[in-house]
This record gives sequence, C-alpha cells and structure tokens, in this order.
Amino acid sequence: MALPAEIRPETRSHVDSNASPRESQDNMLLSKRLSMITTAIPQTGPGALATPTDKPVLKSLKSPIPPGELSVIERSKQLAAWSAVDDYVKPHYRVIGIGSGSTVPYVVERIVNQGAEANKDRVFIPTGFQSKELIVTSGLNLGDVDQYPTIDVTLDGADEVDTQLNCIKGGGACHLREKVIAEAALTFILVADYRKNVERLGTNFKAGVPIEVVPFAYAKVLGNLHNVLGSPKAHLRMAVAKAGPVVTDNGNFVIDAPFDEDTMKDPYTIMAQIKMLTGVVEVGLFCHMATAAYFGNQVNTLSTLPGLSMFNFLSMAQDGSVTVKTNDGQVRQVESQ
Ligand SMILES: O=C[C@H](O)[C@H](O)[C@H](O)COP(=O)(O)O
Repeated sequence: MALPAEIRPETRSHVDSNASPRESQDNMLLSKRLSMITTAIPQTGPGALATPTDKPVLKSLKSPIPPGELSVIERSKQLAAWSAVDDYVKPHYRVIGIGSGSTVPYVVERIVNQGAEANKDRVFIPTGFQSKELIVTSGLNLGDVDQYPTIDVTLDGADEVDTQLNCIKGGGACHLREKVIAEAALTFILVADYRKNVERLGTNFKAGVPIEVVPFAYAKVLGNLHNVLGSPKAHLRMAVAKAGPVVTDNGNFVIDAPFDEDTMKDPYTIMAQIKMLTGVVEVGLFCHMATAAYFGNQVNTLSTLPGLSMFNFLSMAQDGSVTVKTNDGQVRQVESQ
C-alpha cells in the first residue's frame, strides 16, 4: 500500500499537558527517537515504506534505551505498551486503532519497531489530534474510522482501570473519539503505568468523570449533575494556556464530575444515567469494553546512603514487570529479560 498523499512525515513533538518537567523531558526524548526511526524510512516515491528499517523486531522486553534515561513512571508505561503490542498487534492485522495519552507514544514506538515490511499494508486510525500526529510523524499509514469501521485491535491509555476492566478516560478530553474507535475494534486493549491500576474507579484519579457536552447545553447539564445525579462539585474544565473552557477536537466542552465511592462502585449505572442527559455527547466511563489491561510496575526498595547506614530511605524502581489483567478475571505478571 502506497502512503496516502496527505502523509508528510515531519518532526513534531508530543505534548502532554499534564506532564511534570521530568515527564516532559522523557516525552522530548521519545519524540526524538521516534523521529530518528522515521527518518530511516523512505518517505516518498515508489519505494515508500517498502524497505524495512534497520530496527529489528524486538523479541524481548529488554530496553535498548540506556538505564536511567527514562524515569520510573515512563519506563513503566513503556514496558506496558511494548508487552501489549507484542501480545495483540499480530502480524496479519491490517487496521489498528491508536489511542491517546502519555503511554500511547510507546505503543507507536513498538509498532514502528516491528519494521516497515510489517507496517506497509497496515492503516492506523487515530483517536484525536495527538495520535494523528504520532501516526503521521512515525511514517505510518493514516486512515479514519469512516473508511475502516471495523478495526482489528485498538490500544489506548486510561486514567484509571478497575478490577472488572472498567475505566475512566478523557483526562485529555479525547474520550468521544476514543469510545468510537474502541467500539469499532474487535479487541480493545488498555495500557498504563502502575498508578492507574486500582480496585475501584476514583481511587487515585480524583478529577471526576469527564463528560463531553455540546457548548450551549453545558449549564443545563451542570445543573442536572449537581441537583439530580449527586455530583455537587461537577464543573466545566477550563483551559490552562487559553482564557475560557477546554474545547475538544469535536468543538465541544468538557465537564468533570466527581462522584462518591458508592456511586463509583457501579460505573455502568452512573455512565448510563449521565448519557441520558440531553446535551451530553459522551461519558468518559468505558464499561465492559476492554479485553485486557497492561500496567508497568514499580517496586519500593529500601536503600542506605553510602557510609551512613543509619539513614534508610525508600526509592522507587521499575522492576521490569508488567501486570496483565484480562476480562476473564485473570491476573498475570510478565517479566522483562
Ligand atoms: O482523553 C485522554 C485519554 O482518555 C487518555 O488515554 C487518558 O486521559 C490517559 O492519559 P495519560 O496517559 O496521559 O494519563
């Protein structure tokens, strides 16, 4: 398959608006590496993407990145993404959904590492601006869900995932397109770091359930959430580097609605109730949708300062393992080599 004319790989960086300075540095490193991989791929002419890159398919989870280059959290995201790609992006798959968030660049990284030959006949469907940029920048073929309404597998990040694989999504305001791309997929896989792996939704992610609303209905929906559905702190999400509200890729607003513990024990019910409010476009609760969720882990290590054995401190490390939860209730550990 020749590259569609609109694909013009350029070096663009992935911006994670929630990233800490360390995470931003990690993201810049990743963008740099992705663009280095991309420049190895012929971009135009009859030979476009026909020659494999010099990157072999990595069979193990051993990182080619020098130790210490990625933070513990970034390495956790990377291992989760790589394991998921290795298990679920099968050689014969042709249509692949690419989700949003800070773990997804590592999904693309691993897919690119499968080689140009593996990717030349594939088409990748984005869930928003960020993933579209990732696909284009990586020299992969871009498609849309209206051309490819059946997707072999979609891999996506999450804000939190519970034991039933229900999840909160939409921290980056992408959940409408994400849900469409997830529903269009025969298999939907979540990737995240250990902080997102919880018993009950709302444990660490306190911002609330993201709700995309049409702009003219936001005040009415806020009233419904405050007075009828029991979320007195529901509020319009405001932009950080712009005056006014966050506007989604679809031109809508986002409301964040925190609910109490009891409500979050049954995410499907509250999801259905919110969705019934007129003016709501989509709710960032994805229930009974994922086949598996991959979480990179960390360990706490008790260390001692050299020469000061009385001072112990806890330091965190990526222990090279990934926890995999599947929709049949099983949990297993994958160890990197
Ligand atoms: O709208 C954004 C998406 O649902 C993301 O997948 C989710 O917010 C997780 O993003 P991150 O990995 O950046 O925390």
